[in-house]
Amino acid sequence: MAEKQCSSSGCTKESCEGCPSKNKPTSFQVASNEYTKVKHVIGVVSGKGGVGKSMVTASLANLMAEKGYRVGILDADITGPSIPKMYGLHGPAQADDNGIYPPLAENDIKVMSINLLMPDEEAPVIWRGPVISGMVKQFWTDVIWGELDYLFVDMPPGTGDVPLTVFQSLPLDGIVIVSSPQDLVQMIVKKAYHMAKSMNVPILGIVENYSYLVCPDCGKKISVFGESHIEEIAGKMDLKVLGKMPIDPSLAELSDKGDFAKAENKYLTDAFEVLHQLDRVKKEEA
Ligand SMILES: Nc1ncnc2c1ncn2[C@@H]1O[C@H](COP(=O)(O)OP(=O)(O)OP(=O)(O)O)[C@@H](O)[C@H]1O
Repeated sequence: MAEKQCSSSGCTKESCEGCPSKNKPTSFQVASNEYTKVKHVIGVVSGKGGVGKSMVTASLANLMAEKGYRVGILDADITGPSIPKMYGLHGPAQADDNGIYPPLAENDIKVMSINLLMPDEEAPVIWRGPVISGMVKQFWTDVIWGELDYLFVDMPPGTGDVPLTVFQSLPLDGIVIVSSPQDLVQMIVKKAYHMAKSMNVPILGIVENYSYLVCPDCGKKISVFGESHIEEIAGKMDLKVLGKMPIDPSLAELSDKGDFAKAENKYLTDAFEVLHQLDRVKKEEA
């Protein structure tokens, strides 16, 4: 018997009976802008706010840009955007009938964020969830990303509406979970972990931020937020630890000055292998 063809307009309850696609999950993914060709989309998530997700997103982006890859950052943290400031970028972004052009950071990373579209970057975004989610989708459908090897998505914290939209709408190749060494972390990492698992998105690994502080006088490592349990937690969930970032005042300074393009990535070197591996797998599949 010939297989029935699904159609977005012609399917009826009756015609769906016996159709092999009937029980297949519906994809909510949206199409990218026609001038966008991104090889890998990587989400950077955290179960709670303030763990340094943007810092890790930008550090991963710098790492791959330093290695010669074409990189972009989609700032999906609509109510707390920090990426443009880190790279000293200001709006308004240029646009024409084809779409919106992401400004370039000093190290050629393409960036799109709500702050590059608002007339006043200090004005708060007081929008309801669906409007915010719509904006994030537009960053994919309307922004001309061009040809990129890696697009990092700085997700809003938590597991609410907007992270869900990103998980459903964008073709994520994987996510990186960011955590900090507090006691709460196990529960928080698990939330992000379970969300990714339930959406069938691969977890590339965990980064621990604020891992320690190096005393500028004696060089001793101080565990400001308590001893790290990240290896143990990652082991239990069968995840890779992609790196531990200390509290590094030079990174905070570069970020505050808008000079983050100059930040050298010394801490997330293990992440390179994992991200590079994605590229290798895709090349082999092609
Ligand atoms: N490893 C670090 N060393 C020094 N400063 C850091 C480090 N990580 C983050 N910071 C600083 O801490 C502040 C918060 O970091 P960041 O904006 O990355 O957090 P976030 O998790 O993205 O926040 P939110 O959840 O609100 O989006 C920033 O000022 C950043 O420069």
